[in-house]
Amino acid sequence: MRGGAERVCLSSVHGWSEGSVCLHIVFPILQSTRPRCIRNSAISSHRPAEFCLPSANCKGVTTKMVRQNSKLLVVCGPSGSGKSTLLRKLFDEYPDKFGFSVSHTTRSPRRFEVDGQHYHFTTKDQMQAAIDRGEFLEHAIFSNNMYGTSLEAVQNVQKSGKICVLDIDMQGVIQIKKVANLKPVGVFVKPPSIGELELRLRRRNSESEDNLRARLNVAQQEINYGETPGNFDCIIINESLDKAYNVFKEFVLKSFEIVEN
Ligand SMILES: Nc1ncnc2c1ncn2[C@@H]1O[C@H](COP(=O)(O)OP(=O)(O)OP(=O)(O)O)[C@@H](O)[C@H]1O
Repeated sequence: MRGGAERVCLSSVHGWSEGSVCLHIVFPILQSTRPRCIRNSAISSHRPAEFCLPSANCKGVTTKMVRQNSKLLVVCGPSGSGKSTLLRKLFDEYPDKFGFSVSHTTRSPRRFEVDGQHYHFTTKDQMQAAIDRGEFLEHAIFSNNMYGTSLEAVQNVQKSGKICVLDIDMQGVIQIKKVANLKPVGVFVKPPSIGELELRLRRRNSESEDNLRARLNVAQQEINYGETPGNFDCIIINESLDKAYNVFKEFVLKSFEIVEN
């Protein structure tokens, strides 16, 4: 769903254009394949509670507490690992439970894009001033344009009673984790291997060769981050899609105390 030029987002995903390179503001040395959007969060108080999912595919849940009352789900993983695919299935199955926040960008709107719906379109000066005032949970520069997720955008989703879902890259996660009192439930989606990741990206046929290589080049680094104890609450190894989705769904439902219909 996301990642290609002019690809339409599930909601608000940071822009992406062929041949561009994303440099993150906070960690400019690390190249990101593209800024990903965070969606949804709940800034309510989080009562810690032990949570352990007895699944071979879900690792890491015992390494930290999973918070009750959280309404923010952060999903991260290398490009092509299957984040969009898993989230699409989750949104399809629970349309009234989850929502994406609307990101800000300084790039120009495309023909079909509606301000406030696809993105909040803004200027560099305005966005930088808002960042300086601490209004953004995460932000990045991509292809000379700024992208970011504001706290307000996340809160708007939460106010609608939905769990906000953020699909973000490693740099975004690093920023989010620094936000006080914002204790998201974090899921890392891991491909079975780098070789399989490359196959899936090639099959998706959404990237130029340069883009594809850029994504693969950072994949191992992202996996290392994802596997570092304490960085995520759950690691989903996306080998069989059905199995991965079942683990993902079970973990998310339990984490957010969602009762199946
Ligand atoms: N378990 C799976 N087995 C085989 N193919 C899969 C599996 N999961 C996802 N795919 C396919 O792999 C490709 C990449 O998946 P997807 O677009 O969901 O990745 P992504 O992590 O969201 O990537 P990006 O960050 O670039 O948006 C898609 O073509 C998808 O259909």
